[in-house]
Amino acid sequence: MAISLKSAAAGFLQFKSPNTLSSPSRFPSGKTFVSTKRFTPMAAIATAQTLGLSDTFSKLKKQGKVAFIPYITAGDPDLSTTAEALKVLDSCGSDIIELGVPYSDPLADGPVIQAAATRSLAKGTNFNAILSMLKEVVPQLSCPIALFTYYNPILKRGVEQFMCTVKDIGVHGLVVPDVPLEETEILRREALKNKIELVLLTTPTTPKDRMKAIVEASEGFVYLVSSIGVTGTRVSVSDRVQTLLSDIKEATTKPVAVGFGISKPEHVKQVAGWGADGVIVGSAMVKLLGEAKSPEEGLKELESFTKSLKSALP
Ligand SMILES: O=P(O)(O)OC[C@@H](O)[C@@H](O)c1c[nH]c2ccccc12
Repeated sequence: MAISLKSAAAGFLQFKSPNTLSSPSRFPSGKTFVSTKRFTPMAAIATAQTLGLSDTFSKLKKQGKVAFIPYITAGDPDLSTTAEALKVLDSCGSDIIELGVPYSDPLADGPVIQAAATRSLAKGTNFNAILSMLKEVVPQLSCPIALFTYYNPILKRGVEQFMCTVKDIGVHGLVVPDVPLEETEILRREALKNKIELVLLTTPTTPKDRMKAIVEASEGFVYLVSSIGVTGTRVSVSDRVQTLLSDIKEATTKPVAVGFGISKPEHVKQVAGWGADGVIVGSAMVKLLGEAKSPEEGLKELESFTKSLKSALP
């Protein structure tokens, strides 16, 4: 089931899903990550040098560059392919990678990411297996990982423990779309303790005062959702993004990245031209990986698609 992020993100995020908050484990227990080591570890030293999210934006700003931020769902088509995909995305110049934890009620997701989560869970992907995969892969990456997860997997572990665990494996940021601003306090406190940057979202329907409170509290960058509805590719990016960007820029000097419906080189170019500090591309990436004839094909397509988007950016 998908519900519109309109109501949700408007209040970062104004909805509270009773399902989400009360449900027990959504991960079928099962498979663990099996490393295939198809790629040579390039940079075992990378973690020590990997910048966090806001430092990444500062570095890019000095170079006059706009951050390219792909999103993929962990475990689709399987975790070994996710491990390879992270290395491909990193080596093609991604500046931050948003990695989605698959969830059975992905309320803000459209059909492509929903299907990816379903395939991933059907394969037996669970949070511990994602962690083992990341433990091996993160030291080989030069860009930071922002983990995307709905709130339930965090609650299941306990906020404190969740933050310690993800920090220990080298995650730098966190995106949680279904927690209203008013209830982010514990999350923010624990994130801060562990130097995890908690990214908050604002949407076209977020009232200005609320947007200001959201940008004030957001760490790493501000996620501007380009359009109401759920994730998924769209023909064009709404012009309104330009005005929304300038409203946010009036309220903060924090970097702003735009996501939702961005899927083509023309889109990323346009959004960068409007003054965004970063662009986020999810469903288009997820589709290539999840619907390819084979994982190898998917990885190849991911590589050329990433290069085409990256080269459209300054
Ligand atoms: O898939 P799109 O339309 O390119 O949107 C970005 C995106 O996938 C990622 O940031 C995301 C995936 N699921 C979400 C749920 C809410 C907010 C953001 C997201």
